[in-house]
Amino acid sequence: MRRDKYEKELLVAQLAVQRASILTKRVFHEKAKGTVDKNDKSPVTIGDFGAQALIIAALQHNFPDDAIVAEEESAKLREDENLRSTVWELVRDTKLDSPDAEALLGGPIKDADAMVELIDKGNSPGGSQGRIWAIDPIDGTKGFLRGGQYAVCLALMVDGDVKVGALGCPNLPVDDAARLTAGIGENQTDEGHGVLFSAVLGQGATSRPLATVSLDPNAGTPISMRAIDDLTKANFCESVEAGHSSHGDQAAISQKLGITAPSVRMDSQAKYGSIARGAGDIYLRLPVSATYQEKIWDHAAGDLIVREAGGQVTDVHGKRLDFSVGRTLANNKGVVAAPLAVHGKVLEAVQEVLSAKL
Ligand SMILES: Nc1ncnc2c1ncn2[C@@H]1O[C@H](COP(=O)(O)O)[C@@H](O)[C@H]1OP(=O)(O)O
Ligand SMILES: [Mg+2]
Ligand SMILES: [Mg+2]
Ligand SMILES: [Mg+2]
Repeated sequence: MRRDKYEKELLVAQLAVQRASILTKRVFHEKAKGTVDKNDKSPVTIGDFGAQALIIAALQHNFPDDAIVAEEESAKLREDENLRSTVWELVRDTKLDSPDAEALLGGPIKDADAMVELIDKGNSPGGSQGRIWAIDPIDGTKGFLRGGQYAVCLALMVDGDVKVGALGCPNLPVDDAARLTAGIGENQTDEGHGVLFSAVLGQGATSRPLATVSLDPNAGTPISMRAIDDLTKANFCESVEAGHSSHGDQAAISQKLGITAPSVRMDSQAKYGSIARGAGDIYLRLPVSATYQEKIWDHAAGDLIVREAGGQVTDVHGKRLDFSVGRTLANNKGVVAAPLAVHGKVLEAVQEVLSAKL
């Protein structure tokens, strides 16, 4: 597939996500070995900081004038010297296995202080003007900790519109035809797992093995959503965490649509990637709280990848996700993602279920 716009941005995004994923995988395996504390949240903290530092370093090197909205900030790292040195050792030792690719990302970060400063470059308020990157260094922290699905997420917005997206999903099967899966589990190997999804607005979506480093941003295989005319045969996916979306409403919608297969529950934006390649069909995220605002880094890359694969993504009111109003999706409620041809029907069922609750 030829992509002539945003070629460099796409390449940097792909390589930055791949490099950060090497770090998150190392943290996970060290946790499994007991090298980092297994019983608290420290593995995810280490992975979050390390991955965010590596991604921001790559962006700053290539696009020093771009703004960045990233999930994490360094306060905890500044207070805790042990944590800082653990993260720094990992960051220092994490490289792509291609020297050319590594050079393109700017090579190693100078020292631990530079690393901490890089992490705080992700503090842009976002908005509707100019070039803004959105980073979720580990999306699906619960999935990461349980050996399930998680994603390293990066997207570029220009004037509030997502132009480039890259999602690294270390625990999804490489094979686009594989069935939906919840994860590989702590005791299984990485063999056959790890996929990199990417998309450029107007130029389609692709997947490729996360482990394959390429300097050609067009090296992936085009992906598309499954053409589905009979909704009763659809597969839908949702969060594992009942606190993140309403399993009850989602079950009612699925029943209304006549869907017979049970939902597939998985953490993170791996849900967007999975439906984009036709491993599932519908992703429902119905709000559980009237006040929670979704974060832009939880949706930007996935939204573009699904739309470029032939899908539609809206909120429960049928409005497209609006990335132009800051760090959150303040103008939207919930997410409904489905193949373009059936999205309207799915949305109708969503609205029927929601209005029955009023
Ligand atoms: N009340 C909530 N409603 C929706 N999403 C939430 C809520 N609380 C946290 N999240 C976010 O949901 C995302 C994970 O979604 P999923 O469960 O589908 O994998 C995380 O980024 C998480 O944010 P956080 O990083 O602050 O935990
Ligand atoms: Mg997240
Ligand atoms: Mg996160
Ligand atoms: Mg978080």
